This record gives sequence, C-alpha cells and structure tokens, in this order.
Amino acid sequence: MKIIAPVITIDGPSGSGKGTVAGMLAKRLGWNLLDSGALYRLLAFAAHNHGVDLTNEELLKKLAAHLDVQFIAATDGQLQRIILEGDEVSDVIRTESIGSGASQVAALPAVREALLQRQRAFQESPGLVADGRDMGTVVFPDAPLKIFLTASAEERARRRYLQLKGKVDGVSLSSLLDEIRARDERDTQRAVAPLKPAADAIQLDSTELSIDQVLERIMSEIAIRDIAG
Ligand SMILES: Nc1ncnc2c1ncn2[C@@H]1O[C@H](COP(=O)(O)OP(=O)(O)OP(=O)(O)O)[C@@H](O)[C@H]1O
Ligand SMILES: Nc1ccn([C@H]2C[C@H](O)[C@@H](COP(=O)(O)O)O2)c(=O)n1
Repeated sequence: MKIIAPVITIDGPSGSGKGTVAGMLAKRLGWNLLDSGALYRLLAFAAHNHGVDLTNEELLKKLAAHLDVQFIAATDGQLQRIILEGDEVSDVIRTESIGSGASQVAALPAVREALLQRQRAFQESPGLVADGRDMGTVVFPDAPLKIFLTASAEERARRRYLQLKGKVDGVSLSSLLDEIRARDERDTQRAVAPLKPAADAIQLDSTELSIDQVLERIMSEIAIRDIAG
C-alpha cells in the first residue's frame, strides 16, 4: 500500500513571509519543500530568454510542460538552489520584474494546468511543505494543515525594501508598495485559482510577528494535529 506523505500548505500574498517560513519549517521537520512561485518565476524568465510573449498562452503552455528545471535541496550551509537549462538562476528570478511576469503567466489557465502535476510530484515521504497562492485550495486540497499567511501591504513593502536595499539599484519603498498592490490585485482577481484562503485554512497575520513567532505558531498547530510524528 502506498503511504501518502503529509503536506503543510502555506499560501498568502507577496512578502508575507511564506517562502522564509516554509524553508525553515521544511528544514526543522526534515521534509521536502515546494516553492511553487519559483515555477511561475522560472516560466516568466524562460519566456523572456526564448522571446515568448507573456500573453501567448499556447507557447507558454508548451514551455511550461518542457521546463528543464532542477531544485537542489538546501543543505546546512546553503539555501535551496534552482537550475534552469543548466544555469543557476536562484537569485536572478527573485527580482520584482520577474515576479510581475510570473503573476501574468500564472493567470493563464493552460499554464496552471501544465504545472499542476509537476507540483504534486513533490509530495514525497516523509512530508512536504508547499508555499504559494493555491496550495491549499487547488494543488493539495486534502492537506492536513493549511496556513494562510498575511501582513499589511505597507509591512510587506517595508520587508521587501530591507531585503533589496543595497543589492538592487534604484529601489524605493513607494514603488515597491505600488508593485505589491498591483500583484495582489492580479493574484486575487484572476479567474483561475485566485489567491484566497482555503475554507479550512488557519489565517495568520504576521504584521506584528517576528519570523520565529510565526514559525512557533505553525509548530503548535502541527503538534495539535500530530502530523509530523
Ligand atoms: N515576520 C516577519 N518579520 C519581518 N520580516 C519578515 C517576516 N517574514 C518574512 N520577513 C522578511 O520579508 C522578506 C520577504 O519574505 P519572503 O520572501 O519569505 O516572502 P514571500 O511571502 O515568500 O514573498 P513572495 O511571495 O514574493 O516570494 C524577507 O526578507 C524575509 O526575511
Ligand atoms: N501557487 C502559486 C505561486 C505563485 N503564483 C504566481 C503569483 C505570484 O505573484 C507569482 C510569483 O510568486 P512568488 O514567488 O512571489 O511567491 O507567481 C501563483 O499564481 N500560484
């Protein structure tokens, strides 16, 4: 009999801290990690490299189905690495402009369909922590623990500003806030798999919480459910 590995989903808007918390949680539990946003970012990046327009649903669907990508799991000294067509792209896909492109391609139903099985394939023993926008609603609807992580747009822009300041030229708090609001609008208003909490998700507002406090809240929900053995 095949044992189905448990999944913890963490969904929420950009900058709420999903990726950070998902990575820490996966490490603490010794589970696999799915950064689903990276797949949409990789597609936007690959489209740019191959000269594919971000509105060309047919070509993007083909590109998504054949995306040559490798996720190399984090080790003690190193974060997860992402390799696209043989090149390391872990950092270059993190810009706000690739994020915006990802949000555009993610609104196309054929693209989401093409990436669905690839995401579900991450559900392997001993368990999976998956972060994104539709992990709890569409990709892993049976997950035993679903978190919907939020924070005010102003706090999310502030976090992003601190993250990019000194690394990216010309970064400004007000333009980051505008970009975050535009991405929220596109991700929540699209027709297919919009960003929204699953009916059975636990909503956690991290505006006033540290990363460690968020992690401990999630650990206590795991303990209550006795999910991680
Ligand atoms: N609770 C928190 N308090 C302060 N800073 C935080 C908190 N959570 C995350 N951060 C910081 O905010 C920044 C954005 O976090 P992160 O990339 O995890 O967000 P995200 O929700 O995954 O965003 P995206 O969806 O755009 O990838 C990072 O620099 C991270 O260290
Ligand atoms: N499950 C997902 C994950 C991501 N997206 C889209 C929407 C986001 O704006 C974009 C980039 O994601 P991020 O890396 O910032 O988490 O990708 C989605 O539609 N569904």
